[in-house]
Amino acid sequence: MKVEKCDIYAGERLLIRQGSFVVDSNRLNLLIGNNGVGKTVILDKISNLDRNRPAEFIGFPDAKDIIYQTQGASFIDEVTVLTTLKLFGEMAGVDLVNHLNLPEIISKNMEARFGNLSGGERRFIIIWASLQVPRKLYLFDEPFANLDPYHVSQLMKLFYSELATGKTILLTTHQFEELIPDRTHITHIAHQKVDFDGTMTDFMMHHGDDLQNVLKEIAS
Ligand SMILES: Nc1ncnc2c1ncn2[C@@H]1O[C@H](COP(=O)(O)OP(=O)(O)OP(=O)(O)O)[C@@H](O)[C@H]1O
Repeated sequence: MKVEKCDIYAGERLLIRQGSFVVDSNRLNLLIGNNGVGKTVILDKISNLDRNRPAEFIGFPDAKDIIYQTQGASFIDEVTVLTTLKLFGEMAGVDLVNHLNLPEIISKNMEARFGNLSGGERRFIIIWASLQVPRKLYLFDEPFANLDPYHVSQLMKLFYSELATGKTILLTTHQFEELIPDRTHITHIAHQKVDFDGTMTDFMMHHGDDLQNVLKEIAS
């Protein structure tokens, strides 16, 4: 899956000039850059929900083969976590309620109404359940937002372990802890262009290993 020399627009506004990048099926793909550079716009176009995926976006699956979790973690507020898992389980074709590795943050909240959970709990459950549904491509917009360090770590481990099952995952994030450089692909956007596209190992070789500071400098 790749984008080749695409001018990427939000409405009439040009966000990225002649952008090229790949989505690497063997690595965790991170789309990074400061607020407003166009990360969500790119996920929207890849998802093709509005039927507006440009021709320069090549090899991406049909919308029906993609799971796209947008920034809010919304679901049906009135139903319990148990029912939420049953509904996702039906989509996944598996019994998620009795899943062997059900994370504690889910199992301890089974009887709670989805709408009464904390923002972090809602986000974690939706992302975990989404990953159990077999699709070709998973898009997550800021999955770590509102999560405490323990659950960031849990989710990060989950993403890397799901890669091993052949899933392709692309996420936007401002969170750089616990990444595994050799197993991570970075697409960095700054100044209306794709500033870097390659493995995190290469990124660190070119720029240094303090990602947060390097990105601050590049963007300024
Ligand atoms: N339909 C649209 N028409 C015009 N401008 C838009 C449209 N959709 C998004 N934008 C603008 O495009 C820019 C990029 O938005 P986007 O949500 O992709 O940023 P982002 O990189 O995901 O930022 P963040 O890290 O804050 O989530 C923003 O300035 C936004 O206001």
